[in-house]
Amino acid sequence: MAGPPAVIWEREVEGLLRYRELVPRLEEALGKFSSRDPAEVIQPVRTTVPLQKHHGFMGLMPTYMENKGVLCAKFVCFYKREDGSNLPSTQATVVLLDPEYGNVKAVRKTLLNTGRDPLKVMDGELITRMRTAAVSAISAKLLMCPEAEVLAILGTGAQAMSHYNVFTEMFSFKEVRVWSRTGQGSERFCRSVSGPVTACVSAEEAVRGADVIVTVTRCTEPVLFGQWVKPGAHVAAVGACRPTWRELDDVLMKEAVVYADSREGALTESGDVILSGAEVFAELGDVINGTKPALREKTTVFKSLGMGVEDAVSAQLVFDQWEAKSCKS
Ligand SMILES: NC(=O)C1=CN([C@@H]2O[C@H](COP(=O)(O)OP(=O)(O)OC[C@H]3O[C@@H](n4cnc5c(N)ncnc54)[C@H](O)[C@@H]3O)[C@@H](O)[C@H]2O)C=CC1
Ligand SMILES: O=C(O)C1=NCCCC1
Repeated sequence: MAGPPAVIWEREVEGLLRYRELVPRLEEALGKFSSRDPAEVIQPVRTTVPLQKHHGFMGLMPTYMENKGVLCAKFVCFYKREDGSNLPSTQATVVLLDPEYGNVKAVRKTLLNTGRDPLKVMDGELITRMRTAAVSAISAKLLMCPEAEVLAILGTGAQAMSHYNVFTEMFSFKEVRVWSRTGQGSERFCRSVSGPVTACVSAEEAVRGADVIVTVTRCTEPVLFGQWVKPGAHVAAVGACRPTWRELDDVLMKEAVVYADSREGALTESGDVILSGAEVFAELGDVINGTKPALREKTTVFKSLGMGVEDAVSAQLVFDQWEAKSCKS
């Protein structure tokens, strides 16, 4: 290794990553991924190791973008935490490598005081939060009806917050509704966001009549049912990233046109896709590339699993800005 790696803490990432720069890079990356050109993106489906004792999983997400000279790996751990646990449910470390030498360019980390071990290093989750929400927003930009007015968010955790932020930054909804299975979750969420939001007492109340629905829960059984969903609505389904986990019921999965970030990822990891037997119509990148249509008039589901290429371009953006800032000072 030529020298010590640059370590970019979460607070610094926060100062460097902006949706207005991130969204176009992610759109470009999704298109490149779906072109299946190995000089653009090589990204296998993530390898997942169960952490049985801790009710979690570690996913390893490597990506190589030869034309861009970006070599990246993310280690992401995700857990089935009980509500009320003060441990995070998703943690990630992104490592950027020099593709020629193979040495580490940057490791992004955050220190999180869990109360148990104040100096324990837990790893940067902001890239995961922001890029996941930004990709859901891209799905909405492509697939929601143009006159969409009502956004509903099921879940009130970290992803709910980043989704609220980017959806309200990119679109002008007349109404935003949120539902949490715990009243405290909704109260905390409504207190934390900067704009207007209505807390609903049931998931059904939140989604009835909504034009765009975001599901960002840790549930393993369906929480969103097709009979509640307005025809023509767009659903961005972000949770349930294991083959036996569900967020959406069979009715919705079979009635909707299903899009995914990665077809292989969805067929390997998504319980909603695998167990319902629904067909994946297209990847978002196919729509971006113009090889598959955006069926905005239909009820659509974007099944998000998360992709290494999203982390790679996000991390490279942070690193470029961090280097530019370091050069100036
Ligand atoms: N598709 C992707 O790229 C990514 C997906 N995820 C997934 O997104 C989901 C949300 O992640 P975070 O916001 O970080 O988690 P979080 O723990 O911060 O929030 C989870 C929310 O789900 C709710 N919840 C938990 N169990 C539930 C149940 N049985 N029914 C209804 N609601 C329930 C909690 O009350 C909370 O509001 C998780 O499933 C996570 O694995 C996370 C990162 C990336
Ligand atoms: O892409 C990711 O990062 C994740 N995807 C699903 C589960 C948590 C993290």
